Amino acid sequence: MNDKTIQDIPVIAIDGPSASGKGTVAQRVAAKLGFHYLDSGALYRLAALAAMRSGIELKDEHALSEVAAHLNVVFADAEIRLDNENVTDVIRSEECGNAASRVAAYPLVRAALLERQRAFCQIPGLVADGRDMGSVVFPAAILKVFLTATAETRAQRRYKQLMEKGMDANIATLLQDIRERDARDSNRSIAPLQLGAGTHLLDTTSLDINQAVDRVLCLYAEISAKGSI
Ligand SMILES: Nc1ncnc2c1ncn2[C@@H]1O[C@H](COP(=O)(O)OP(=O)(O)O)[C@@H](O)[C@H]1O
Ligand SMILES: Nc1ccn([C@H]2C[C@H](O)[C@@H](COP(=O)(O)OP(=O)(O)O)O2)c(=O)n1
Repeated sequence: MNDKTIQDIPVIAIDGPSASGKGTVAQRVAAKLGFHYLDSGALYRLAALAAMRSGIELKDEHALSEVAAHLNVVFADAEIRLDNENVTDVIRSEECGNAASRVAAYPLVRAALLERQRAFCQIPGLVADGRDMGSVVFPAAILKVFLTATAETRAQRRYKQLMEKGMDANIATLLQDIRERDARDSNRSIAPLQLGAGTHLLDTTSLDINQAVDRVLCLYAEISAKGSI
């Protein structure tokens, strides 16, 4: 262990709405830089899945926060395990995404997951994606990006992604879900998705994945060159 404190470890925060490409871009940026990766949305999806499996109502904030605090989760390379079961694809369903968006609106649930997220901040650095990475979880992040695209583009991307996984999907329903989730995630009273001061807006509507990754890497290189790291 070296003597770097958590404040010295570079964090790149990538926040944005559903299906904007956060996970894809964040993972590739992390791989390029040799950094760790945090998929914070997966934690909310896991909390929602665990609650539904235990028969807990999605409006029971206290019970939900207990579930979130005691999640038995392992992130192992490309696999996510809940209670030793591989749930990597199960948590990607729209049902789970919508339930995650609901449970994520509760302050007790967010508090229960906060330290678990911060624990991912390890040397040599971290790329974290979600809704409040730059605003709440890692406010000292040296680079904050708000990744977005039009709702129609995002619905098409999600449709293609679900089809490739062999999952059922309907583009009109996806677009409606995305709009509802955007509204809920952006208008809630705690840690809403917002474009904060000092955050770089990156609209990927007409960018491909490589272009989006390059933009983030360029922003990071600019900051590094200025000696902020
Ligand atoms: N810039 C882009 N251009 C085209 N497709 C993209 C782009 N970024 C991401 N995608 C695709 O969109 C889908 C959703 O991306 P994902 O990373 O899961 O989004 P999020 O984490 O924001 O929900 C994935 O299939 C991904 O490959
Ligand atoms: N840091 C985070 C991450 C996700 N959430 C909530 C809000 C989102 O609608 C759900 C699911 O997040 P996730 O990033 O997995 O969803 P998408 O892949 O963007 O569709 O969890 C949150 O409130 N805060």
